[in-house]
Amino acid sequence: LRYDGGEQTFPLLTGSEGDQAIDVKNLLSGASMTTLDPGFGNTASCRSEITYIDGAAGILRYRGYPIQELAKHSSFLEVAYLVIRGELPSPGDLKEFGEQLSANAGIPAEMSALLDALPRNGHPMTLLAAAVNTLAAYYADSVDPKDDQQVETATIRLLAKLPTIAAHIYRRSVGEEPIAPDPSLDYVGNLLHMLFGDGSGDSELDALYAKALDLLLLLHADHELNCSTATVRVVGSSDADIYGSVSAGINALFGPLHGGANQAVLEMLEEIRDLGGDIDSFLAKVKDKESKTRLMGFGHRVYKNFDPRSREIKGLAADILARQEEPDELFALALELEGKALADSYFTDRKLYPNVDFYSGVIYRAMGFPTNMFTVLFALGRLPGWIAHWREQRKDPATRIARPRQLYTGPTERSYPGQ
Ligand SMILES: O=C(O)C[C@@H](O)C(=O)O
Repeated sequence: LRYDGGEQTFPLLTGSEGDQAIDVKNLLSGASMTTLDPGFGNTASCRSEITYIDGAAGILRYRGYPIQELAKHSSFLEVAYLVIRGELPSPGDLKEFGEQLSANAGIPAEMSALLDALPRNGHPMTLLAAAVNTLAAYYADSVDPKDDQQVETATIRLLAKLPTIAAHIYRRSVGEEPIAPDPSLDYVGNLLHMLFGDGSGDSELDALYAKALDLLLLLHADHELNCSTATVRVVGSSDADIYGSVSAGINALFGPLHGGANQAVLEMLEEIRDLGGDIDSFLAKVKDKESKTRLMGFGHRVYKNFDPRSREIKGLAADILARQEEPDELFALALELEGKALADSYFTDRKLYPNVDFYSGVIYRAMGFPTNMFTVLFALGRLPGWIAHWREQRKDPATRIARPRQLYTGPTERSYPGQ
């Protein structure tokens, strides 16, 4: 910490439950103070009641419910309701919520024309962000962040239409006609229908895939102040509308250090396979700083232990891939890579464990998704979290427009040459 009165140390937040925030500003009333904390490693920009993470213990809870329990007993739609509204829905609430989303799943014909006009070989995440931004133009009656009814309408429209927009972009990217939403199907069933049409003909496999996608979306629903959610909050802090704020979140998620990691993991596994599957030399390269080779899908800013989501996804991958005639070579490589990395103190000493992105790609691939759709699926799962944080911030009287400070390190004052 630096303030004009020189160096000083203060007790800061430890992050464990029930800690009191120290109001440093009042403590140093009258002193100007700036903390330099690149990437906000220790700076809390807000209070939140949505998601609790204990990175040391590998704990993740949505509104107090452990992720493992939700993964076992709940559905994506129920968790979306919980994350956004704070409580689990009654069966009646959930039914009504599902009906509202089905009723709003369609997109305007002009928007379809816009999606058709966008470059087909553009990355789906780029097109998704652009499309979501235009929702504010098509639905100008739901952009006022101060109007509760408009916010509610926009919430339903975003949740209902993002799957339709994502499926339209996907089908165009593979040269297929878009498929209209089917209101007789549930949320995930409709998504798979709009993406792939009428299933594989093996109803048991289709049911397994629908269950798998529902669980993957659930596990991605929120993760407190990650980069994309922090972005949604920063943009929303200027009273920007929810569509533009979510569009900004999609752009942040697209980065390979964030949601784009699930695509990067699969490309890493394919690279190892193509190099003969020699994991020992790959890990040796990772440990060689000069090589700049990264073990994608390992390590996390917050978790210094197993990311609880990665355990759930690993189990799901085993269930899904056990159904395949041939063993999945990339899954086998991932299992071996995890085993060897976790048996190597180089990784465990650095508290590098598999995160949410390590196994999700092999499942998406087995389900027939191309790698450039992996992060789109992350976005579909993360949407409830983005919406919940944008709404929570709007209701928090302590909210101020986000304006991080900087420490100026450039040249001191100087005059124009010759002056
Ligand atoms: O939490 C993060 O920072 C990244 C990722 O694990 C996420 O779920 O957003």
